[in-house]
Amino acid sequence: MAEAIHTGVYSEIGEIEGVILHTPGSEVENMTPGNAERALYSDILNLSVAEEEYRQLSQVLEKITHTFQVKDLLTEILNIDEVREALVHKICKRENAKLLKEKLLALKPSELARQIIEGVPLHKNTLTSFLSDERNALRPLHNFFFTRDASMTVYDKVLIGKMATKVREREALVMETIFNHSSKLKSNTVNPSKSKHHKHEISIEGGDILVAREDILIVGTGVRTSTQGVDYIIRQLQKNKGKHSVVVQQLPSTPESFIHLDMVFTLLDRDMCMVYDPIIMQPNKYQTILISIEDGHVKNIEKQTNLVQCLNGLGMPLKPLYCGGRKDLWIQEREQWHSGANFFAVGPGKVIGYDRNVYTMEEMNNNGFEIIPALDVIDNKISLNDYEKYVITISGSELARGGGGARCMTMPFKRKRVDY
Ligand SMILES: NC(=[NH2+])NCCC[C@H](N)C(=O)O
Repeated sequence: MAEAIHTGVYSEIGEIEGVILHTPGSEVENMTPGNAERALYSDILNLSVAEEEYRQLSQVLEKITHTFQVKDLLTEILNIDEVREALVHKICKRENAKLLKEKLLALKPSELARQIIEGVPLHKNTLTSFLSDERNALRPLHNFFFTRDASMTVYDKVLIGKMATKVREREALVMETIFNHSSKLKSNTVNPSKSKHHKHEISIEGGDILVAREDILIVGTGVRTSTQGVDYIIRQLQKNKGKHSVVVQQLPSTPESFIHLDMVFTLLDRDMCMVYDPIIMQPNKYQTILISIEDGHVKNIEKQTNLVQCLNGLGMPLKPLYCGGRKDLWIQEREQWHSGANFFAVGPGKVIGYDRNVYTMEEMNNNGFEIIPALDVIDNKISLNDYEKYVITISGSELARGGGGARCMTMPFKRKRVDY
């Protein structure tokens, strides 16, 4: 058996050494226009198109790094009797489905994994269930292909998400169980659900957490990550010796394309970042706050001009590239809406993003990034080693309707350290 991989992520851009993915299944179609919002989607998706698009992402990543699928990791641990018992028990208890327990436990691990992800149909054997619009005894995990959010590798720990909405809670439980039991990964998990303070007010989702450098963490706060969630993270960092900076960026609550920080800001290279100008650079009411931690104490909390200037002050000078280009606010808005700012770095200056955001791509190209279509990589038409700086472009007309891009769809668990 291959040895377990020790997880560790110390930057957003270090060369990628492992990533967790989830290929979308029937759970992304199992909704109607009327209840798509409850599933946290802005539109309904077509699975066959989404699958094709997703394949571009997964096949590119398979060429570049070690990839694991959630369903495979889950199936593996469901073979362990105690793990299966405990997970099914927790799910059924939390989701008011105790009657399902015996049936689920009788399933073979791969089928159980599938049902945990895709949901379990409601048996219409009572008048109440017959008359109800609800179709599921266990709801499908519509958003699981955004593996970024339910768990996050932050330095030497894996932080378990404390999801802001109930529809995503099971994802975090599954990821915690995977990280605690998989024979393929070795990691220490930290779970904010066990916090002694403000347990109910804490919410933390991975789209808001960016590991900028070994000593700098950037955190977005808004509808998904609460201020109590940020305070929880600060308390964790206070356990370490030395200096650490946490840069907090407030986010608007609407529209839904601003749910996470990674929808308006991502890191691209040692010296470049992608910004959505109106929120990140322009003067506005959403504050940037720097929290300095030293040897276990919060030494200082102060307001900053903006995120880019703050990072500059911390010795991380970054040139901002503009989502949607520099000229037209409407184009910026349109491309941000379709996850134009949401890049996933596979190494410094090597990123993946949606091809549909053409003005953003032009901006990248003007700043030295070669634009490489995913299919050219998959079909071996080009060799990535020939390029210093690139953006691999994937199709994303359906995927983007789910509300996220390449960064949201990837959960890196190991990266090489960056030399600056
Ligand atoms: N890291 C991200 N930006 N993830 C996007 C998640 C989108 C998903 N529909 C949700 O609302 O939860």
